Amino acid sequence: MSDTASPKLPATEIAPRQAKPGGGVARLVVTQGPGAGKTLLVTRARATVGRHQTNDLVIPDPRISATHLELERRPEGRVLVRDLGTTNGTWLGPHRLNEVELGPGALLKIGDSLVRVEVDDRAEPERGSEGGRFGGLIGVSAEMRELFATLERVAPSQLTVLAQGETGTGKEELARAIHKHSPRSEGPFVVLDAATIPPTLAESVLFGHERGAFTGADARHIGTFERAHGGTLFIDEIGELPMDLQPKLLRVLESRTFSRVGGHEIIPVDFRLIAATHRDLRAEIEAHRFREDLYFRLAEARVFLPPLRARPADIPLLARHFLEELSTSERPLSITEEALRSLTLRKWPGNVRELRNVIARAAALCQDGTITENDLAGEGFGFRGSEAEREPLDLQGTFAEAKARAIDRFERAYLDALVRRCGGNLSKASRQADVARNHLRALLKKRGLYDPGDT
Ligand SMILES: Nc1ncnc2c1ncn2[C@@H]1O[C@H](COP(=O)(O)OP(=O)(O)OP(=O)(O)O)[C@@H](O)[C@H]1O
Repeated sequence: MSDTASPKLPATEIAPRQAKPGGGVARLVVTQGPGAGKTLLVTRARATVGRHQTNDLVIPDPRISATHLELERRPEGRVLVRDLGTTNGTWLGPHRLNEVELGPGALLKIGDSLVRVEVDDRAEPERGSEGGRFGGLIGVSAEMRELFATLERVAPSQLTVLAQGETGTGKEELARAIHKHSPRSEGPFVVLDAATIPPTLAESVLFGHERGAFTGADARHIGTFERAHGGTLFIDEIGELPMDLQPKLLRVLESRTFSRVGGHEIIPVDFRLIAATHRDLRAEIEAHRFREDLYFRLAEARVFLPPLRARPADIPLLARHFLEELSTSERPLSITEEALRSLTLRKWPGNVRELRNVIARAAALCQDGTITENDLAGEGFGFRGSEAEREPLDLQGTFAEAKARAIDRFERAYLDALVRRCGGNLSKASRQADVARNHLRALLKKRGLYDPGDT
């Protein structure tokens, strides 16, 4: 994926080209505004557009948010565009949009800029890995295969890696897998959760201390950096790293040396850093809670772990994988096709961790070692309801805008519950909701809740 000033076409390329059946990749072209001429070829599964330099397409328009749009690649040169809750919005003609799938010819307005969607029918989507696993991570969805292909390239290098993803999507598993596939695999793998560093002992935790460095320091303590020497340091929840520690971490990464608290010796240290966060650090940079220079040092390679609801193809594979792990020769475990199917319809706010726990619970409770749909009733929706259910009504903006958002939310919640209730059966759902099948199908399709296999 590249963000470039629009290249001039060489004369030989002016002749119209034959579109490849089913092929082609969307290209976004900034046609008006401060970034006019910039383009982005959407070859990767996901990309972002915004004012901040960390986006895949950077548009230096002050009326655009730091990260304004999220893009998802779709087949046949189409692209799903999602507004990330911006102040000035994303507009398609007179319509303000939250999420829409666009094809060639669409013209978006963000800030004072116009962005046109084109299709490049010679470009290929980034190729996924052939294998369905990388270390302890498994997955067959296009998103995970693409991630594995990136990891195969990144793991053997020395690059620092920044992994972003919701809770339970496998960020720590990913860090372990990179370590295992790196030349440091024989060295230590050290985990530090930045959200739980006690503030008063933070420096001692990271750098260690000498005996007598402070009251109570009655022995030398080896800190996290030193323990990771020769191996990999995984810092989880890096977005929670206190502001005063951020320049200290940056200094160690740049100088590759540190001193223990209360010590004068300069100790060389050699570790590879992998950091993870559930936040979009670009928003944290905007809010002055995260240092930009540290971000760039951490994000030499940036990877995104998609939420489980965005890759339902992985759910049966993961469910069977967890069942295999739990099976014993005395109690071999299995799961019915209907039960698997019902798992693919859920939202999984706790992602793979939640799926693993649901399978473990059902495996313990099911009769004869076979998990049926009944064993899964009420599972897979998280403990606190969906994010939308937890959020109060958004009453900002004009009456019409606020009403449109409320209706959108109602539709989403209603359809979600309907699909769950009817186990994905379209005819049953159409009868229960008293909505014509075709209309219901269109509504579900719009929300990504319609599986063409549905009856
Ligand atoms: N793709 C996957 N294949 C197999 N197991 C997975 C996969 N993704 C996650 N898991 C398993 O799910 C559980 C949660 O994963 P992990 O702890 O790596 O998530 P995380 O993103 O680091 O979560 P958190 O942000 O809450 O720390 C672990 O048991 C892990 O082994």
